[in-house]
Amino acid sequence: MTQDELKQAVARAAIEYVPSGEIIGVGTGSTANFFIDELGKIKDRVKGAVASSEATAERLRSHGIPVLDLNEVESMSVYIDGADEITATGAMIKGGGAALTREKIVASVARQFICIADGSKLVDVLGNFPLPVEVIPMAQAAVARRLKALGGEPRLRMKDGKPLLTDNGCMIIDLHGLKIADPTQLEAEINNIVGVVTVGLFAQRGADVALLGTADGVKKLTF
Ligand SMILES: O=C(CO)[C@H](O)[C@H](O)COP(=O)(O)O
Repeated sequence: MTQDELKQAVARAAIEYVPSGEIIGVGTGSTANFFIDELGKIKDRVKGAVASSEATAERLRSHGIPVLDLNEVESMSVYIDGADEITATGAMIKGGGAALTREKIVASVARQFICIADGSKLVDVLGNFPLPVEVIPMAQAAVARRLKALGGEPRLRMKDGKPLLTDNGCMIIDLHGLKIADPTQLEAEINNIVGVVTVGLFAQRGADVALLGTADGVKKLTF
């Protein structure tokens, strides 16, 4: 099976977690896009969705799924999103699609985080995938120095020759080459650096369920 077929399989499996008559949170990225396409087929089951990015909002609307402002939503039973890496305890690196801050915000309002990913995302130790950190633009050099002191190699994410700007008008520093021994501790430490908006470590609030696409079918992990 191709990686896209594995992503499609978990996107289909995640439909089981979509409650009737409720609002759900929806993530960003290629796996989340497959999920949105599946959701489109049963769109009348949900009242609407809260999107973790402008791209997701646009795709939801293209399927006729109402997109709600998070400020109008008190709670959600599920948030469904992909990951760049996930461990066997449910800690994740996210933000490959630059949506980490809104993803963390929407996830924080949901009771359950359902992670959907192809099986290659399951790792023993986080950190092969560069760790995204969203930063206030005027602080990017100062934050990069602090991140370098942690042992990795910070690189400003670029797009078309210019620093990439997130939906929040901020920049992303990707921290390369740092093996993450204690994700919860590192999440707190990086979030504490002045100028950091969010680090793409989801450990204090990791996944509750992971649906992982493998050649032998969808594997479910519960944390
Ligand atoms: O965190 C994310 C976006 O910010 C995505 O969930 C993550 O990058 C995985 O993407 P994909 O499903 O395309 O592999």
